[in-house]
Amino acid sequence: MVKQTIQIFARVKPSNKATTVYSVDNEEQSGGSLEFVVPRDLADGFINNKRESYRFRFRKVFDQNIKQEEIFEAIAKPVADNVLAGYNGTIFAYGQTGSGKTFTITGGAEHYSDRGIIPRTLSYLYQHFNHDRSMVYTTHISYLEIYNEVGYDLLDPRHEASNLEDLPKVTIMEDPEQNIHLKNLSLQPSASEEEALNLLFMGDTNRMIAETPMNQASTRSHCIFTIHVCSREPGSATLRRSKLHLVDLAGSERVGKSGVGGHILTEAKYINLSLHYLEQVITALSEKNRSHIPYRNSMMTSVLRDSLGGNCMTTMIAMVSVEKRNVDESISTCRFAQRVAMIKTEALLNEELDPSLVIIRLKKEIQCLKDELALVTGEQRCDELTQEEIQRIEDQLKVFLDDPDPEVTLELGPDMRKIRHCFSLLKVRLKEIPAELSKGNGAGDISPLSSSRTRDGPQSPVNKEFLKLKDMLTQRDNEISILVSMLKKEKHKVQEANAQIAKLCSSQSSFQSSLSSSSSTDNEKRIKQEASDDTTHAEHVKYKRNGAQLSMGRQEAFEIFKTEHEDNITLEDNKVILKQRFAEAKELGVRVNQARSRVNELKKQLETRRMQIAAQGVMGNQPSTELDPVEERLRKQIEEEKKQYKSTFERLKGLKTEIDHLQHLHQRSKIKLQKDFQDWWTQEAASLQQDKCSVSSRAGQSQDNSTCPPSTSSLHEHHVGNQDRAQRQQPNPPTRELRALFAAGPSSTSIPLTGDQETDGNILAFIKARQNLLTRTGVPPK
Ligand SMILES: Nc1ncnc2c1ncn2[C@@H]1O[C@H](COP(=O)(O)OP(=O)(O)OP(=O)(O)O)[C@@H](O)[C@H]1O
Repeated sequence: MVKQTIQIFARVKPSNKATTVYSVDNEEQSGGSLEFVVPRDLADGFINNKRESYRFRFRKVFDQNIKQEEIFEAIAKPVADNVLAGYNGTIFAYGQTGSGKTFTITGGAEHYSDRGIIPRTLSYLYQHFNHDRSMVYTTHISYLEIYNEVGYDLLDPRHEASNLEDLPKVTIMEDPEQNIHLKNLSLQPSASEEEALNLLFMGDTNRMIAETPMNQASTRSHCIFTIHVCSREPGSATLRRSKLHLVDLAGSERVGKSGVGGHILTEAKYINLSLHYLEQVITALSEKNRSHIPYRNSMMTSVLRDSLGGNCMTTMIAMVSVEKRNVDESISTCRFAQRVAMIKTEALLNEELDPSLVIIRLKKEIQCLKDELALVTGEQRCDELTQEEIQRIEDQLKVFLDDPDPEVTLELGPDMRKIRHCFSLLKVRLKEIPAELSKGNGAGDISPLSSSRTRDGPQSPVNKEFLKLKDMLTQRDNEISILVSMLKKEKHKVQEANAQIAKLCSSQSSFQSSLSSSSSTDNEKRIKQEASDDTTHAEHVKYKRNGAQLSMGRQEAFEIFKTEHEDNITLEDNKVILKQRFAEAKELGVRVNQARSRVNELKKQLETRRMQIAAQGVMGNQPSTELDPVEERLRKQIEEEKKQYKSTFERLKGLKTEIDHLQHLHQRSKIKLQKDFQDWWTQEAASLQQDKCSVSSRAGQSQDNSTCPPSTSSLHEHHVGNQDRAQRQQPNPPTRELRALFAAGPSSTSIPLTGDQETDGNILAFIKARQNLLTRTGVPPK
């Protein structure tokens, strides 16, 4: 449990009008302070208490020039970190109309850098979700508007078709543990930052459209954007659920000052009433020994009950304006903040067991208790054990017998049928022991039931491992000698080929014509002859140096293999489709952004229009009860653009899912292709190695075990078997070209392959290089 008081911060709104004298001091150890100096003659009415200086303490005060980024880092990031750790968090902005609450919580639409706490927090949280692989996160968003004490779901899709008044009202329900539940408030799943931002945008647009001159919700309503985070370690039954409320309260100014009348006055009363109830709750909470806290008086205090004095880490931002005409409201805001700072909250780690896993555990427990009861009462179960149960008992018994720990126990539960079955298995096992002893196995083993008695026999794991390692050693020796002899043979051939190229370069034209007349097979024969010549160890070293370049041959082989693989067409098709989808997604992205900009532009126009109408009201004209046609047109346009935005966004979302799926398929096909190539390569290598062995052994020139792995079957049979296997397991028939590439190895140069991937890569690179040379010299490859 984390006990702390509500953290209070102050933010001064930038102004280029006449401001009152004020000072900000953040140097103090215990936090910051904000001081207003008000001349006595100005202190009329509200602040006329004969004081000139008003000083308020805050955790930190953000002066006019402070950027949104700094606000996020200092205020929202620590709260978001707590939410990630499983604690509830709330940030609420309080202040008079126009003091910058919405700018701070949601942000300004003009510049990207004006993004407020909500988008920045979403970005921060989703970045964390994407990087933290140790937890599985799920996120939901809700967006509640409280207007005239009635709650509305800003994410309700019916917003499009209905007026605010016709939408289902969000109502409060309380469970026996006094937890608040909100009926008719949707929790929208949000898998990515983009989806969450889209929900924010849709909610804000819905809020704006719902406004009328009678109902300027942005000023007169409270908005609560909530991010619900659920996290769990993979495989764990424990869930952590936490909520982050980001609250933009209605303007806190007094009714008298705003000079409103009629309907608006009623609304202002409501707002003031709910803020009045908020004050009451805060006053009650800040007083010691107050047992009754009047949360239920208003919807807002009921919804924010946990944030105010409950299970939550809460932060308040007092929005102040230092313009002379606003100073009394700003001082009032600061006073309110001082009371808030006295409230203590007790945040708990919100951990719970996953209900589905709890049910499984309880079911098991019930079964166990039933079995125990049956054992005690003698009412034994007489139905047969299932095959699964028998298998489980056998596995358990094996583990029990193999465990060298004498203390180990066998847990069968209270089911008599299992106990009996276990005893009968043990009896069978005991009967086998004399027979095994007479065979002489495990004479020194004192545990009659242990299956490790054969540990020292020829089939023991140690011996098997020893033989395996010995085989591997022999094979490695073979590979080395093959490689050395191959290098010796190839070196001469490369030298000759190089000489030929040089010759070719000097007399290319005459060579071309002479090539057509001379026999290509002559060239081939000569190269074959040259390839059988020996070379020295020094040249081996030289080859090693060129290894990286030559191993390109394997890559080339792969390229050829790929072109004729059965999946290649699918792969190529997928590539084309993916390209198309990316292009479509890009275009849709542009259209989404354009639609969003158009909506924002229209919203701005609507806001300006409303301000004009409000200004007319202030100038003395009675606000008209008729709908303003300009405003009506703008609202309709926003509605249209919003629909278009929504449908484009949905298409983009669908397309992204499709792209993800296609990418996944493409990746799988690529992996399969690589695996097929690898299998095919290994088979070909093994097959060629067998060719070499069979030829060597027939010629009686073989160095016996030093070059060929030992085999009991006849070499011919072995080779045929290999081919059979190759045909059976061949993932994809190799291309003619590749076959030729491999065939060129043993037939033309007698070069063996080892079966080792890297060694064979180098060998085949040689062959490929030679083939390239043949092609360049005009000799058609086989
Ligand atoms: N720190 C700031 N920097 C730049 N502009 C700001 C800042 N704070 C507020 N503004 C601008 O002042 C105007 C009023 O701000 P805003 O709408 O956020 O006030 P509010 O307190 O939410 O008002 P209301 O109670 O009516 O919702 C907006 O045009 C906003 O862009």
